[in-house]
Order: sequence, then C-alpha cells, then structure tokens
Amino acid sequence: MAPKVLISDKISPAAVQIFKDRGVDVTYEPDLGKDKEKLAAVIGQYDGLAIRSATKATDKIIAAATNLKVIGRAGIGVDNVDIPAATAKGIIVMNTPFGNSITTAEHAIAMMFALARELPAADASTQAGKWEKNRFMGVEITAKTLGVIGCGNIGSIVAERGIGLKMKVIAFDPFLSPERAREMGVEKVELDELLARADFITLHTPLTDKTKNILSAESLAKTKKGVRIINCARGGLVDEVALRAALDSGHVAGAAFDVFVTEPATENVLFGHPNVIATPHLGASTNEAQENVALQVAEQMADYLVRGAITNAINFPSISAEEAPRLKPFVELAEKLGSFAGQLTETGLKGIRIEYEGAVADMNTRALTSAAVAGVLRPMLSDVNMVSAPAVARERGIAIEEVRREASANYESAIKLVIQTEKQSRSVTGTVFADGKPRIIEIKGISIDAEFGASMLYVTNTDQPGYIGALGSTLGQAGVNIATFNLGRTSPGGDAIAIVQVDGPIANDVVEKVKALPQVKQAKALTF
Ligand SMILES: NC(=O)C1=CN([C@@H]2O[C@H](COP(=O)(O)OP(=O)(O)OC[C@H]3O[C@@H](n4cnc5c(N)ncnc54)[C@H](O)[C@@H]3O)[C@@H](O)[C@H]2O)C=CC1
Ligand SMILES: O=C(O)CCC(=O)C(=O)O
Repeated sequence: MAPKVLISDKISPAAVQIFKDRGVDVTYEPDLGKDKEKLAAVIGQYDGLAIRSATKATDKIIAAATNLKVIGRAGIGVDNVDIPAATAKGIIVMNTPFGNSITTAEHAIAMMFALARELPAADASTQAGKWEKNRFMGVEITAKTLGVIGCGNIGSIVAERGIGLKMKVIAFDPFLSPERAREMGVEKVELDELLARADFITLHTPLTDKTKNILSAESLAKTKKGVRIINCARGGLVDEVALRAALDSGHVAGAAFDVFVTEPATENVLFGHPNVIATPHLGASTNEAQENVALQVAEQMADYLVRGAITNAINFPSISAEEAPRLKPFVELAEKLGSFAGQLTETGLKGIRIEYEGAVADMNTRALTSAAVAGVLRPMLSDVNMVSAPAVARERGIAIEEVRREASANYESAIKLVIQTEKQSRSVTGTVFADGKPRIIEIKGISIDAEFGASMLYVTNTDQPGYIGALGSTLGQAGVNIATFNLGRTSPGGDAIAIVQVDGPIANDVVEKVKALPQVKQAKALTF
C-alpha cells in the first residue's frame, strides 16, 4: 500500500506533485495545522506529516499519530515539533537546512537598510502627503561594524553580504573555527567585544538555553550608544522588555524584528515605538525559498517512506538511497544480535560495544549502532526504538562504543556485539549470508552457525555424551517441535552451546525441565 502523507501547512503545492511522482498518497490541507483537534483526529491515518511553522506537532498530536514515521519541516527551525516525543515514538524529524538561508539572510540585510534609512516610516509619511524631508536623516552602512551573533548557514551569508557592502564584520559564535572566520574575512570575537564595537547587531542562532535572552538588559547595556539591532532568527533571543527600555532611553537607535517571543505577534511591547520595524516572520517568505523547501521536504520524505533513505534528520543519522538497501539486512542483523544479548542480560547494563569487521565497517555504522542498541534495550524497555535508543542509553548512563576493523579470514562482513553488565561481559557475533538472512556465527568465543527464528531456545552446557538426546526428548515430551538444532563447543568435554529453533513459543515449565538436565548450566527461551 502506498504511504500516506498529510501536508497541514501552507507549503508550495509543488510538493504535492513530487509526492505523487514518488508513489506517495498525499492530502493537501494547508489550514488543518491550525486546528489542533481536527489534526489530532486525522493524524492516525498518515505515515508522514509535512509542515511549515503553523502546525504544532505537540506531544498530544504525536501520541495520536499511531502510524506516523516521519515529520518533515519545510524550513529550518523545528521548535514547533516536540522532538523528544517524536524520537521516543521512533518518528524521524527532518528539516531543510539550506533551502531558505539566502532568503532569510537577504531579509536581515533588508532590515538593516530599512533601519539605517527609516524606510517604513519615511514611506508612511510620504504616502500620507507630508513630504517630511528634514525628519528623516539616515546613517551610512559603508565602513560601519556589523556584529553577527551566530555565524552558521544564515549568519555567514549575512556576513558575506556585509563584507560586500564594505562593512567591517565581526562575529560571535563559539562553534565558528578561526580558519573558517579567516576564510570568510570575518573577525571572530567574544560576545562582550561584539557588543562594545558593533554599529549593527544581527542575530542568527537557534533559540536554546544558552541563547535565550543573549541580548538581555545587561548585555544591551554593554552595546555602543546608537546601535541598531536586527532579529530574523527566533523570538526570545532578545529580551523584548529590556530592548524597549533601551529604545525609550535612546541608547538603542533602532530595532528591526521579524520574530517575537509570542507568535503570531498581534501585540508586543516593541510595537508602536517610532524606531522599531516589524515584519510577521517573513524571513523565509520568497517564492524561491518556498519552492526550494517544499521540493526538498517532499523529496526527503518520499525517499524515506518509499526507499528508507534518511536525509537531514534531526534525530537520526543520514542514510542515502543507494546505501539503504545494502544497509537493510545489516540493520536487521544488528537489531537481532542486540535482542539476543538483551534477552540474556539480567543484571545492570553498563556498556555496549559494537565491533564492525570487513565491508560492514565502511557502511553507515551510526545507523547500525542505533539498531543494535535498540535491540539490546527493547527486552528491558518496551517502547524503545532505533531512533530513540541512543538517547535512552545516554539517559541511563550506558556507554556505547563502536570499533571498526579489517575483515577476518572467514567472513566478508561481521558484527560483534559485546555487552558489559555489572557481573560479566557477553559477546555474540553475526553476519549476513548471500541470501540476505542474518545468522549468528559466534557466542562467547564459541563458533556456531544458526539462523534467527521467531522462537528459540538457548542452552549452555558441558559437552557430555547423552545430552543432545536428553534435550531432544525433553522438548519432544513437552510437545515442542524442533525446526533446527545448532551446536558449538570450545573443545571435547568443554563448554558447549545449543541454539534450538522451535515451532511456537516455549512455555516456562519446559525451560525449567531443560535447566534440570544435569549437563545444563543455563537455558533461556528467546523470541525474535
Ligand atoms: N525568520 C525566519 O523566517 C527564519 C529564521 N530562521 C532561524 O534562523 C536561525 C539560524 O539558522 P541557520 O543559520 O540555518 O542555523 P545554523 O545552525 O546553520 O547556525 C546557527 C549558528 O548559531 C551558532 N550558535 C549556537 N549557539 C550559539 C551561542 N550560544 N552563541 C553564539 N552562536 C551560537 C552555531 O554555532 C551556528 O553556527 C535559526 O534559529 C532558524 O530557525 C531560519 C530560517 C528562516
Ligand atoms: O516557514 C516559515 O515561514 C518560517 C521559516 C523559519 O522560521 C525557519 O525555517 O526556521
């Protein structure tokens, strides 16, 4: 059946055609996102939700989204999506990180010019027939210092444009490398220095705990008198009340804001000030940017739903369309090895090491590791999935380690999972055969060759004559039909293991009878 996607915001209809061309059933209801109840009532029918910023994908919407696999944001900021709730449910959240960057940078530059020459006020006055030629005295931009807070995709385009306008550009961004700053012709400075030197300050960071009120009353007090401030990033980066006070006192000469603490901003403390320019979150609103983000989000979502490829996910590593089919059997192997080890783990889990050997070591091991960790944790935590597993492991203090090495003599690719618990370390290795089926090839250093079945019995014992017959009879007497029987041992008379695939679930009393056999050390029923 074709996957179903709901577009619940005003995204360019170009997206609809992309979905259709890729074999996705698409419903275009651009106003539905604003109606929370209606959205909650229908979201259960869809595999994908494509949104802009009006739809709020809250925990309630996500809880009602019983089939949802992907949320695609046609834009950059995903602050309208409850990422932890989506992650916990295994829903991939993607954005389109570059499609509207130029447009938003251009809006910031437009705001800077508008502030420098008071264009909106001059326009209103002129069209009101006043011809106030003496009222509007602007400032030149050339040779002024532009302070960029947050020099990522958009900030760096603004910086480039600023340099083109013959401005001196300084930037505060803890993650901007000195080499990249040099390459761009930008001077990297600390925040206080930026505040003290900039004639114009433009903000381009996401809203985080660290950036909230990055322009607070205290930092505004450190700015140059006559500074002009532009915010086309996120409301909340600037303390609006403190900014209003600084505008009222004349310390700040002007502010141009596209984004506000509360949106839609129908009223705001900044409104009405003669030196404030406001736009209704228009940063990304050009035909070009909206076409870009719509096409990109539709392509990314369709690629995921139809081919399993992941691009620009906030909560999962990328998987290209080419590698998705190659990766699939190894994802299954990693998950099954994890599940095997997880079902045998009875004491506190401290660490999971995943060793990739041979060709698989060159694949997308982050995705495989997520699958393995999900497999380990699922027997202990029912609602963990491949998307949420790494975060869940981190929260619980379980160390995750990845190792890559050359192929061993026997297999082109192998994945070894080593589980460290409070009491012991346990390892299991698997591979994928040419038939695409995952197999176990080693347990605790003992070679074996077993497929994964829906119901299995795992037994460790000492290698003694008569044991195999006794195990077979115990299962037979309990009415358990054996499908496959695989054995391995360290040496004659040494430690041995048996993996028995059976038809149907194995009852606890049968496991207890197996445990009672004199040679048996451990017996456990496993399900996959
Ligand atoms: N007004 C609008 O319509 C639009 C607004 N945006 C917003 O613009 C903002 C920037 O977007 P991009 O440039 O694409 O993001 P980005 O992730 O490429 O860049 C953000 C930069 O902020 C820096 N940063 C993070 N924490 C910081 C801190 N504490 N201090 C200083 N710098 C810090 C990062 O190192 C990074 O370089 C986002 O909030 C995005 O949502 C994006 C598109 C349209
Ligand atoms: O879609 C929009 O208009 C808002 C764009 C935006 O804020 C973003 O991409 O972060």
